[in-house]
Amino acid sequence: MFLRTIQTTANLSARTRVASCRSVLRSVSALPVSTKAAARTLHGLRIHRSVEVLAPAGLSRSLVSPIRLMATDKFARDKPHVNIGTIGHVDHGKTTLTAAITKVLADAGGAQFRDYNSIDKAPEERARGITISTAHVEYETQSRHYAHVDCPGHADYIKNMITGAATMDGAIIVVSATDGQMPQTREHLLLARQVGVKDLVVFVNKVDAVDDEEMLELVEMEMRELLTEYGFDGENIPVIMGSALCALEDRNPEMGREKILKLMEAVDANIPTPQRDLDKPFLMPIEDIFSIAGRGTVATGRVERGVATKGQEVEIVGHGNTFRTTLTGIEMFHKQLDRGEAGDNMGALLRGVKRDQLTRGQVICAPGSVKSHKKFMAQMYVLTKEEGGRHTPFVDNYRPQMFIRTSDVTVTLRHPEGTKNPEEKMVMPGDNVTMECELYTDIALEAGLRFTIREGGKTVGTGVVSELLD
Ligand SMILES: Nc1nc2c(ncn2[C@@H]2O[C@H](COP(=O)(O)OP(=O)(O)OP(=O)(O)O)[C@@H](O)[C@H]2O)c(=O)[nH]1
Ligand SMILES: [Mg+2]
Repeated sequence: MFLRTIQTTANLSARTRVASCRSVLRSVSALPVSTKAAARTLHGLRIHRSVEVLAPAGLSRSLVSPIRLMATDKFARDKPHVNIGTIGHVDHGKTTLTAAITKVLADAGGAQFRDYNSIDKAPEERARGITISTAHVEYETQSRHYAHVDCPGHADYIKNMITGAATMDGAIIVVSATDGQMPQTREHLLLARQVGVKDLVVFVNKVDAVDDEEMLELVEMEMRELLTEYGFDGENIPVIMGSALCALEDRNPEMGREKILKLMEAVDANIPTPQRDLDKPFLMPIEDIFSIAGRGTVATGRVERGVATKGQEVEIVGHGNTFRTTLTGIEMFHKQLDRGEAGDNMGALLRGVKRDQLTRGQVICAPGSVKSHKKFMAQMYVLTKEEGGRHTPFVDNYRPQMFIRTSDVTVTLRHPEGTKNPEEKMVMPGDNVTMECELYTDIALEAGLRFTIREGGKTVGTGVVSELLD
């Protein structure tokens, strides 16, 4: 039945496809299914095991392959979703561990086993003009649903973390018991901190290859010290010791399978479920501004987070003009509404505001929830020539355009204070650098916010705000 229902959707409009998927979901779970949830399932963002719908000949793969529906006995739909990933030094076992997790959880019914090669030969993805190769793997524990990223190599980790190609709410840092911490263990930890990944769990891998108990203790001790040095809670972060390979090859369950289960318990318990966008304070970047005769000024944009209600006080922040006013009306699709929420494209009617008081790039937000700044530190990835970036390096006081949310502002980039000979220090295409940024005008900023830098109409870099300076 599923097959037939989905089959008929191939030639229909998106709306009808969603409606049809919804009715299938409802018939499977016997529960009401929202249009949004159906759309998500259709677009493969939420994939559930159990009932698999196979692609019949002639039907577009993109439509069918993500559709795996949930069985009636499971209420998995509403498990909280968390994004995680494996980070750590080359060859320490990140991909083996990723495969092992899917294997162990598959036995418990919470994953589809992904073998090593299917993870390591990840498809190339295009994110903002940058080619990033990452594997997205999916599984669930008793309490949560996870999307897990594993990258094939060090350079991909750097790009992935900086560009936010797959934002992680937390990470598993893998360190081999045979080597202990290595340069990329440190580099990934530093990056994690810079891009705002706060919660970690350590997996000391390859314990099958180490006889010496003291060696393991030493690796753990040094990892705790390193974590503390990089601003993590080194004392309390769980450290699990085991062997991903044993779990994958079904041997020595006491250091294989059991340790993977223990690791996932630690991940469940120590990586908090991220706050949902709806629960955050309201924020909408202004995209466009209109004057409507007899009504006033309307700013339009897509709500980034939170909920706005008609009549509430809001603050307009940035571009040299921060002030408070009242949200007197909310419009969507030419209809009046009482409420706008994260994801909505809405028009905001603002009391007593003149058109020239507003600029694209300002944000409308819950009063006091965000401040505007001009200076900040950023972690940045500079695109290579092949990625469409610059052909030549740049030096201190380089002035490209920075795009953050809907803002487009000139920025001056400098090496941070304390850099030796900053005047001479060049930033090469392909580099990952920490830079001090000074914007021409103030805009609403917060740590973790992503941006791109462009010059002459092409993207030359991408990055994330790591620290606010003024
Ligand atoms: N003895 C032993 N070897 C392991 C274990 N886990 C992984 N390995 C081996 O370590 C090597 C590297 O493993 P990968 O999983 O590819 O490591 P990685 O961290 O993904 O490597 P990159 O993606 O290249 O950074 C492989 O030869 C694995 O078989 C383990 O628990 N014990
Ligand atoms: Mg790997």
